[in-house]
Amino acid sequence: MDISKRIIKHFKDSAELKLKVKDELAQPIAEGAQLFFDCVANDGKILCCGNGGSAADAQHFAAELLNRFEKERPGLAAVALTTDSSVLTSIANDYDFNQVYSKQVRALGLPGDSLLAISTSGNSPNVVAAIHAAHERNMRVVALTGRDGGEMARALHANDVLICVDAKSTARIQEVHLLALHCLCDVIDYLLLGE
Ligand SMILES: O=C(CO)[C@@H](O)[C@H](O)[C@H](O)[C@H](O)COP(=O)(O)O
Ligand SMILES: [Zn+2]
Repeated sequence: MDISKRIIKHFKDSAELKLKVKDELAQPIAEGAQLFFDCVANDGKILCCGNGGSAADAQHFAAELLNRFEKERPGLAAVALTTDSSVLTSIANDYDFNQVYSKQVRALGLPGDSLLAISTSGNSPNVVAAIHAAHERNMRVVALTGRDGGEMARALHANDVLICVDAKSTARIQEVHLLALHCLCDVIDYLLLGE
């Protein structure tokens, strides 16, 4: 396959997956936005985590909530747990990489706060551990996953929200995750500000 054809196939595959999953994801994304809206409207904060590209997604989402998305509004309380290299390296060095997010959730999380947990496989142990830590702190969870939702789907409670992209490719799942995160921002702003 020539290189242009290869690139065009990526665009087609990405667009086709987004169209394929739009109807099944609309409801869980709406529920996730409502959960986060209720959280910040009641003075809670949103802690966000993931690995690799999903760490970037966690930061991207936290920045759009804390600063702004598309409209002027007060900053919303969102914190990415992926950014402080001193915290991350000390936990990984002294304990275990699997605890880099759960230890932060236990330290920072309060009842009424919420967790955005992102993993395309649904199986990253540090993200699964963050979900368990959030539950210990009486926090609700929005999980963004792929494939069959993996261990994360099994760890969720009934009042959590699972947004699972039914696909196998990590890159394609991440591309839908980014769209889902922008939908969450848009709906949170709509609930706050109206049209
Ligand atoms: O962005 C990519 C691949 O597109 C990678 O950095 C990817 O995020 C990393 O391999 C992650 O460690 C994968 O973890 P997960 O999505 O299974 O939780
Ligand atoms: Zn990637």
